[in-house]
Amino acid sequence: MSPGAPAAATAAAAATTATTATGATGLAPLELATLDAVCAAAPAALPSTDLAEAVGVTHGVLVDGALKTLAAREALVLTPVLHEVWVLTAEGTTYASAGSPEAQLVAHLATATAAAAGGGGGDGDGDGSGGGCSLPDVDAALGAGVRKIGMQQAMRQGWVVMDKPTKALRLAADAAASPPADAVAAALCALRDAAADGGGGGGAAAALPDEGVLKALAKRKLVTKKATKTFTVVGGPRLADARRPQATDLGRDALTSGAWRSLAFKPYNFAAAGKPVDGGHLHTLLKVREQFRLIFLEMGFAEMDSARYVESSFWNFDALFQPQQHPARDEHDTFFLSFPESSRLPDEADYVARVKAAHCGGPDGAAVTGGSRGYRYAWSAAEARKNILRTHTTAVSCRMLRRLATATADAGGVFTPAKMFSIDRVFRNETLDATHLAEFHQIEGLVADRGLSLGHLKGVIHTFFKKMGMDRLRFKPTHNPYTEPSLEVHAFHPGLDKWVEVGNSGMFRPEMLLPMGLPPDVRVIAWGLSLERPTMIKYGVSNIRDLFGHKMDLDAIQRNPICRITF
Ligand SMILES: N[C@@H](Cc1ccccc1)C(=O)O
Repeated sequence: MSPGAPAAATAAAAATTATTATGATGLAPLELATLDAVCAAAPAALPSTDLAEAVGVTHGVLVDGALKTLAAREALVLTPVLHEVWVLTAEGTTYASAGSPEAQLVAHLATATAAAAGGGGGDGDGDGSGGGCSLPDVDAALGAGVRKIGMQQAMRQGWVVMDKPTKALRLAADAAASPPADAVAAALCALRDAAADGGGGGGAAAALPDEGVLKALAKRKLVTKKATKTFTVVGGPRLADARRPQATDLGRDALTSGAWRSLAFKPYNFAAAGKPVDGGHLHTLLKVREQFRLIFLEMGFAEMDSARYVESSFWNFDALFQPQQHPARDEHDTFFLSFPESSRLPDEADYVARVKAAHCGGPDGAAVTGGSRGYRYAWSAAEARKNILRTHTTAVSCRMLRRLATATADAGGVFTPAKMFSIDRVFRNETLDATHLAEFHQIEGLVADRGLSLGHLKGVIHTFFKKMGMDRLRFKPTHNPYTEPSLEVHAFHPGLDKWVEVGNSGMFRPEMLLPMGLPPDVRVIAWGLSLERPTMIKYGVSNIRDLFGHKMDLDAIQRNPICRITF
């Protein structure tokens, strides 16, 4: 029976590419041949074993190469049929071709006896008087394994006898007279040939051994039962559509042209596992930023709104009492914007006037702000209006402190202490090298309260850095235009076995705070550090370009673990 005979030839010819090549229909040749065979047999259901034979491939190739996809397209409906079939074990396979051990032993003894007799030997009376073959001789010829099993089986059958005193083996009289048939090998061959025939019993293969024989062979571990799954195959609801290309998307063209009316859509496969999603990897700097953020939050600091990269020179420098001639305000250090080139000064004219007075000092060098005589130069509003990319997040702190002063005034002079932080991007017109980029991130914290001293500043910095595992700190005097005193923070790094600079800090100057309108006895302590430096130390990055920017290795972002920032 071969319902798909014409297609079978095609499929067999295309055997190697049958399961991959696709034509205009989107179907492989094997799938087309399978459809032909199913249609030819319709309405009868076909066992998949018959179908495999019809299209000329093995059952496994048919299932994986055609039946699964056609069933997914609903062109076929497959009903699984579970069977247990007898198959040869490795040992059984050997005996099917070499003969059973007992038959091998009989054959060996027959030849050996004939050779030894040389015409006159062999009394043939079965009384053990003949010479026979010694066990080592048989072992040498057949192997000890085959000899042992063969001896056991052949003696049970009465084909071979052993001469007790000499332990020599020889054929029994009957077996010597007419060699017994090897029923075991015959049964094994029959089973092997039936299996090779696809189990369909289609060809001229020998009849399957009966169950009793198979069980006996199973006891000798020559055959075993194997569970297999075949299918009963019938046409499915989309059999008629199966040869048409399947649309997977309903696009604009199909909708406007009206083609959607006749499209055959591929059914959804809700059981598909789907592509693994790849996303949600935090950049190394963002992981470390999160750790710093947690430290600030644990210490009761509130996050400042720092979402402003473009800042006016006023907030970045002037309000911080940084003189207009300061080298940091040079275009070699700061990025100036060409458009829009400048901003309006704050609408608070009196605040701007006080900032100006702090820079200029009073007439004839008189002190104005808290006894300070300023820098004594002609302060330019135009210079203060110039737009720049902010060079430090202290510009953010500055705006927040002015807001705190305004809130204090609004509250009738009642000042509320504040602890604030920001972690955000800043820009400097640096010469780029392994440790400098033109943009980086700053971490900044401040505390505003009455009665704060340098002791508080050092204390809060100790607490902050201790949370990162840095408890050996040293302070070194330094200069910032907006703080007095100013302290660099150095920490001992056990991994690097040296002191490293980890931050800058200070108490904001009265020339900055008084113009804002903060009560004169309010002190503000503050400190800042870069986000990149601890990140590079933590992740062992020696070139900053490997950490940030277009040369960053994206895979590294996915591989990097979440690390706690401890030194
Ligand atoms: N703005 C300083 C850091 C700092 C912040 C606050 C007080 C003192 C110093 C810097 O850029 O390095």
